Amino acid sequence: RRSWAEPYKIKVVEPLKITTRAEREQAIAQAGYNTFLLRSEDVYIDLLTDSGTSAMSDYQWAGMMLGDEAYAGSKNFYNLEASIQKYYGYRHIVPTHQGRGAENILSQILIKPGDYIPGNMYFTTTRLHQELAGGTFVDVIIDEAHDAQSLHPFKGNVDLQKLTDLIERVGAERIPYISVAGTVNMAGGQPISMANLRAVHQLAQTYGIRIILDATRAVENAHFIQQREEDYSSQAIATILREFCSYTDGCTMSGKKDALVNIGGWLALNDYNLYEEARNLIVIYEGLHTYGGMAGRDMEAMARGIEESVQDDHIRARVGQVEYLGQKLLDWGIPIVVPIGGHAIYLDAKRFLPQIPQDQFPAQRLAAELYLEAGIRAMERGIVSAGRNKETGDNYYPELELVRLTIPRRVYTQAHMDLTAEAVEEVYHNRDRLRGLKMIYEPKYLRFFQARFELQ
Ligand SMILES: Cc1ncc(COP(=O)(O)O)c(/C=N/[C@@H](Cc2ccccc2)C(=O)O)c1O
Repeated sequence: RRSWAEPYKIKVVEPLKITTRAEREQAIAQAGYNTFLLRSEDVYIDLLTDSGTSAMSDYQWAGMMLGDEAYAGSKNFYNLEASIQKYYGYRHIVPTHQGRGAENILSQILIKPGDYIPGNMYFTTTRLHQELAGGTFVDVIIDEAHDAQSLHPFKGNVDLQKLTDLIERVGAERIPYISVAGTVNMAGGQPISMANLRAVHQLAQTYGIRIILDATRAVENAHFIQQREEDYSSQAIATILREFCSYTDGCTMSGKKDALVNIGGWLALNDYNLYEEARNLIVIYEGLHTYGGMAGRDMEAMARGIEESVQDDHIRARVGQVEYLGQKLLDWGIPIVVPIGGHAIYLDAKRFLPQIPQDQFPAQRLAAELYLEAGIRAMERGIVSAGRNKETGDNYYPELELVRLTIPRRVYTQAHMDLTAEAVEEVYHNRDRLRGLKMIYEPKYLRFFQARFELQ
């Protein structure tokens, strides 16, 4: 079997600074043991997020020079609209500055106080916008998704019984839409199968309930459908993506992931009346309905990024790099979430640091230690990210206590992956000496972004 190599070559590079351990000890202490509060210049390999951190192509950079910065009616908007309609298949497009812009508008037009929004596992910003609009998120994902060691090939699947039970319990009129994410970030970048989405669509239709897709990483989801569902093994990614979206009534999108841009997003809706409401809110929160918080150049870069993102060799290489890192760690016995996800490797901090109880933030501690070891920045995806129950104020105690090593698209080489694996292995080798943290500052919303900690 011939070795695998990236389907691109590198033309522009950004030199990286390599820090000393002493410098990193000072930096992480000043950052309150929160990797979000580190300065980028103090980070060597930045695996915090795949959001907005991908490398653009020459084709996208050329598009930046074609920015039509007219306030209204920019030609780049119409290029973006056409690209989304072509590749995602939705009828009406409302541009937003990023995913949260779309989540804010969607929640305001569809959710009323007392509503319930079922979804395949929570996502932090999505759930918060649902709650701010007076809704309650209800997790209807299959149980296997909460088990880091389950090898279920589609952990993002909806449990149709859980969904039916909720609808029967609260009534379809209290459910403005079903929120489906493909892939599921908090489960480890886990896909939902086409068969399951089709079944959810059929169930939703019998009750007249809409489905809104979080399409942020839907191209990666299409890759797993192509690899793991036999009916799709010979279909192109672009074809799979179109069918996937056709089972939903609209989508929110953070273009900062699959669509290969540093800023951008959209809300897509097939229903004209909903679109009209969303379009009207855009002029309050995002700017005009033909730019939605983006410059013309950003819209052009995203129109072109969408086209590139659905190319089979691009997405195979992208997910292939994640699999390369994950397989190395599995071979060395490092506890990670399986199956390996689409955009990141998730270290299982519960198995990695069993000596640290969850309320002393094991994943937060592990992310800090990986930075100390090698200047590699990862993200906590455990009890800190799970936040507090909005009614009781108590901490959620999620099954999954994870550290996410998130791989930006077209940025790092295999050598960076090798070094990352070696650093993780080194931390694993010395894991017994690690102790917990205590939270000394807790923000009200999405605390993981700005919380500060001290060593126990
Ligand atoms: C499945 C899914 N849906 C919507 C959004 C919002 O999109 P946007 O507003 O960022 O454009 C995101 C953003 N995910 C980023 C950034 C992030 C966001 C919250 C907490 C930690 C990190 C990440 O996973 O790193 C997402 O993953």
